[in-house]
Amino acid sequence: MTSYLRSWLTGAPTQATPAPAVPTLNRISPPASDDEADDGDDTETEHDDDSVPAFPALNSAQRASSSPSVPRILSDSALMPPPPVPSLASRTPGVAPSRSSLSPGNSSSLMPPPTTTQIPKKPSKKREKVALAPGHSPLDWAALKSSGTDIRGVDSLSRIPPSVLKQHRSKTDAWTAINGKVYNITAYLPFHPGGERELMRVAGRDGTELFAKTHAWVNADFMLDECLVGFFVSEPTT
Ligand code: HEM
Repeated sequence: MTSYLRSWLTGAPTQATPAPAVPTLNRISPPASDDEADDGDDTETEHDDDSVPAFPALNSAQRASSSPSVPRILSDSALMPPPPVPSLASRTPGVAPSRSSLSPGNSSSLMPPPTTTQIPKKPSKKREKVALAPGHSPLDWAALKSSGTDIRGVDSLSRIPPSVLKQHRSKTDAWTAINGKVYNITAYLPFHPGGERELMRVAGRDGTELFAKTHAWVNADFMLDECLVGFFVSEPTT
């Protein structure tokens, strides 16, 4: 194979020169001028030149006559001036630069708007993560609700004023009012992801405000539908 290639490159007959044990590489130069015939040699040149030739050619007649139909090729700097260099040295990451620190030329620079450079405030109070006892996951609560077990503790719904609600504020008998509905939350206590202690803060009273402040996105209506005992009403006048 090697001898065949060598003979093909040099034009010598295949049989005439026996192949040496170690093949040698011949570096073949590209043709010196365009006049030279292309011999179909696929030898790779040392540098691949992928640059696109200028059109019209740089030495073309069109370009020389600078005819108006041929656009003049502008240099990069003639096309668009470079943006002003931001003064990075005086910048503090995350802090918006004051208007006065911006030079007039910088007012339309690539600087982000000041509103996006504000460091987000951390929530003032950390939400406590509570480890729920085994068998008390949200799924377990859903299963208990749909099991038919009586977690309501009453036979019928009634109108419940604050004085009645107040009587149900122990861990074994806890009611709360949320958005006008009164729920028996006793069974839910060990299932509450925020912990029993937090949930007990609304026992025996209207918990609407605290509930909304803590997690307005939680659907209490759905979570406690099987715990509904009545509707929160104002104290009847005697
Ligand atoms: C009475 C009705 C309540 C229901 C049905 C309820 C339900 C829930 C639910 C479903 C979650 C999980 C929310 C989530 O992961 O995004 C949760 C979390 C929490 N709840 Fe409640 N909640 C109630 C009342 C309260 C009250 C009165 C407090 C305390 C003031 C409270 C404090 C918390 C806290 C701190 C968490 C966060 C737990 C965590 O991030 O893991 N909840 N609650």
